[in-house]
Amino acid sequence: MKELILNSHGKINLSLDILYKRDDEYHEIESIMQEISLKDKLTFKQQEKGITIETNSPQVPIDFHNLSYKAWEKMKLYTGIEKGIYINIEKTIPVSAGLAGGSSNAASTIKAINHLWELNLSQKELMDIGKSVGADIPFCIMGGTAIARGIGEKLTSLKPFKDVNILICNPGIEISTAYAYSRLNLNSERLDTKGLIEAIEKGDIKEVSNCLGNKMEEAIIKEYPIIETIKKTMRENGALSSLMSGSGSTVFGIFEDAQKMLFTKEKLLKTYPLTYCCKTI
Ligand SMILES: C[C@](O)(CO)[C@H](O)COP(=O)(O)OP(=O)(O)OC[C@H]1O[C@@H](n2ccc(N)nc2=O)[C@H](O)[C@@H]1O
Ligand SMILES: Nc1ncnc2c1ncn2[C@@H]1O[C@H](COP(=O)(O)OP(=O)(O)OP(=O)(O)O)[C@@H](O)[C@H]1O
Repeated sequence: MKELILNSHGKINLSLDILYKRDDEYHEIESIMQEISLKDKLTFKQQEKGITIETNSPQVPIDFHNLSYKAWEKMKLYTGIEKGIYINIEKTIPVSAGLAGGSSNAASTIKAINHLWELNLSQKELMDIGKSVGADIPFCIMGGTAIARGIGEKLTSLKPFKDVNILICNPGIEISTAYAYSRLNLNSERLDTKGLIEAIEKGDIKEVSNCLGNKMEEAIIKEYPIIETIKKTMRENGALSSLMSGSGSTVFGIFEDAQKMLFTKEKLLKTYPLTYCCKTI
């Protein structure tokens, strides 16, 4: 039986603008999404029938609630093929953290099934199947740096913003995405997404840092002020800027100076075990 090992990377939202609530209850967004090197390791094996999920994380469901399970079901539905799969999820990306960890695992599952079942589906087909499981999954299939519109599925690649030092700190608070969307203030000003794209095109890390923004942040920080405390710690220790990623509760900081990032990591680790240095990829 064939086996495949895939790295399943997280994402951060360099910007997350939310425009309005649609009739289908989803929100129209404009977000610059960035793949990061923080990753889970997924091992896939062919199996006769059914799905078996194993994981080292007690927070990750191993039944139909797992996004990889849903991805497998959608792949069967799309292709009409009734084959099984074994998946081992070695989790590092914090769960319910705004880093698309589950979405990324589902994206890897879709890619792995395409390979193991020798389906030869196009990237567009894989992204369409991904969208039917969750809004962040098409980006996780595509990766890199991209602007996402619609509910997050309309993607345009941007100039790569690679090898930038990113410090990730999760305070251990799980925030559901639906809850974060329900707390929004939709009347606030639009973010400067155009400015951010120009800064990315120039590869100007300082200007990128000046243009970061997340419409979900204010309401979530009101409930969890610890997020502001972490943002401040990062800035006071050399981050060019810091922001909550997606629906939270993870905070990321952009560092030009790798030494300052390492120092800040050690400082934050004393209180927050889920603190990691990584890079944009
Ligand atoms: C916050 C972000 O991570 C930013 O990248 C995404 O918008 C969330 O994407 P996701 O976790 O893949 O979201 P889904 O699993 O598709 O949806 C979970 C819930 O979030 C809300 N949701 C999600 C995406 C979106 N554009 N509008 C929404 O209102 C809906 O209530 C939905 O029921
Ligand atoms: N493979 C998986 N890994 C992590 N969580 C999963 C997985 N499958 C299902 N889940 C469930 O999905 C929910 C969200 O998990 P996830 O870690 O993807 O959140 P997130 O990082 O906030 O995602 P996003 O940024 O896409 O909103 C959790 O309730 C978790 O139990």
